[in-house]
Amino acid sequence: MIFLMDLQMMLLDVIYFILRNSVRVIMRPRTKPIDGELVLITGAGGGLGRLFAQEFTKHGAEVVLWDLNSSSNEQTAKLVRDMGGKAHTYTVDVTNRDDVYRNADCVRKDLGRDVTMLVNNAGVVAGHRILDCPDELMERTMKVNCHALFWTVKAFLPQMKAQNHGHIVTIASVLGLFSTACVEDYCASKFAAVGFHESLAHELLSEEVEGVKTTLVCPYIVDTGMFEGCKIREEVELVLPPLEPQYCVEQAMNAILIDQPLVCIPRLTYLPFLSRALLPWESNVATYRFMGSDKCMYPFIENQQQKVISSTVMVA
Ligand SMILES: NC(=O)C1=CN([C@@H]2O[C@H](COP(=O)(O)OP(=O)(O)OC[C@H]3O[C@@H](n4cnc5c(N)ncnc54)[C@H](OP(=O)(O)O)[C@@H]3O)[C@@H](O)[C@H]2O)C=CC1
Ligand SMILES: CC1=C(/C=C/C(C)=C/C=C/C(C)=C/C=O)C(C)(C)CCC1
Repeated sequence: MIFLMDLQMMLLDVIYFILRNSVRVIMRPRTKPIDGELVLITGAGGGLGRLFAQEFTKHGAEVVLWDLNSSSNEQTAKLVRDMGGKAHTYTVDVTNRDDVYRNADCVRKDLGRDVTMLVNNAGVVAGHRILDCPDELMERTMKVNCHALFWTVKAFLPQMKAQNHGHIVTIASVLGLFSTACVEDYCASKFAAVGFHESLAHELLSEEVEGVKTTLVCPYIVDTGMFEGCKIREEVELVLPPLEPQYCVEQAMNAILIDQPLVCIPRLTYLPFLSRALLPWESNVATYRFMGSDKCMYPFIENQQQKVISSTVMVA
C-alpha cells in the first residue's frame, strides 16, 4: 500500500517537474539576488572566466580570481575594478591540490569570510590525435578538467554546507554529454566532470542540504580561440554557429541565477544528447557524417600542429 502511494507521489512529481520546466522555457522564474556573495572563478584570465567575472560583478558580487597565468588574471581584475567591483587575484595551479588547499586558506584569511559560490571554469584541451599526443598533455587535460574539481570542491564545500548556503557551478561542455573524433582526452575529462558534478548534486539532495545549489553548464563551441578551426558542415553551421562568448556567459548566468541544475547552450544541443541515448550507435554515426561532425576537429588539430611547429621554429 505504502509502495503504491509512493509510486503515485513519484509520478505526480515527475509530471509536475516536466510541466514546471516547460513553463520556465517561456516564463523565466525570478532570479536570485547575488549581491554580497563571494564568487571564486577558476581560469579567470581566460575567455569565459573573464566574462564570468564581469557578469558576477554586474550583479553586485565580489570576485576571487584564480588562474595559472598571473598577468591575464590581473587584467581581468583591472576590468572588474574599472566597473567599480571588488576583485582579489591569486595565482593558482588548480591541478596541484596542495596549491588549491593553501590558497583556499589564504582567501579565507585575507578576506575574513567564506567563498559562497564556486565556478569551476579552468579548462584545457591537448589538440592532438591520440596516437600523436604526448602522454603528459593527456594527463594534464584530466588533471585540469576533472581532478581540479575534486580539490576545489573539497576546499570550499565544507563551509557552504555548514552555512547551508552556496552554489557550485561546473563549466563542462556538450562534449561531456556526447562525443566526437580526435578529442579523446577532452571528452574523457568532460564526461568525468559531468559524472562528478551530477554525483555531487545527488549527494547534496540526498542529504537534504537544500541551501547549496548546483549548476552544470554545457556549452557548444564558443569563439574564445580554445577550439579555433573546429567546423561542421556549412549548411548545418548556419543553424548552429559557434557561440559568442558573451552570449554563452549570459545564458549560463541566467541558469545560475534561477538555480537551474543543467543548461546546454544553445538549447538545440539537447537533441544530439537525447539521440545518443535513444538511437542506435550506427544511426548516430549516419547523422554525424551528414552534419560533418565526424571530422569537425580535423581543421582544429591541424591548427594546433601549426602552432606547435611555429613555436618550435621560434625557440630554435
Ligand atoms: N571555448 C570553447 O569552445 C568551449 C569551452 N568550454 C569550457 O569552458 C571553460 C573555459 O574555456 P575558455 O574560456 O574557452 O578557455 P581559455 O583557454 O580561454 O581559458 C581557460 C583558462 O584556464 C586557465 N588554466 C588552464 N590550466 C589551469 C590550471 N592548471 N590552473 C589554473 N588555471 C588554469 C588558462 O590559463 P592559461 O592562459 O595559462 O592557459 C586560461 O586562463 C573550459 O572549461 C572549457 O573546457 C566548454 C565548451 C566550449
Ligand atoms: C558531434 C555532433 C555535433 C557537433 C558538435 C560539435 C562540433 C561540438 C563541439 C563542441 C566543443 C568544441 C566543445 C568544447 O567544449 C552536432 C552538429 C551538434 C550534432 C551531431 C553531433
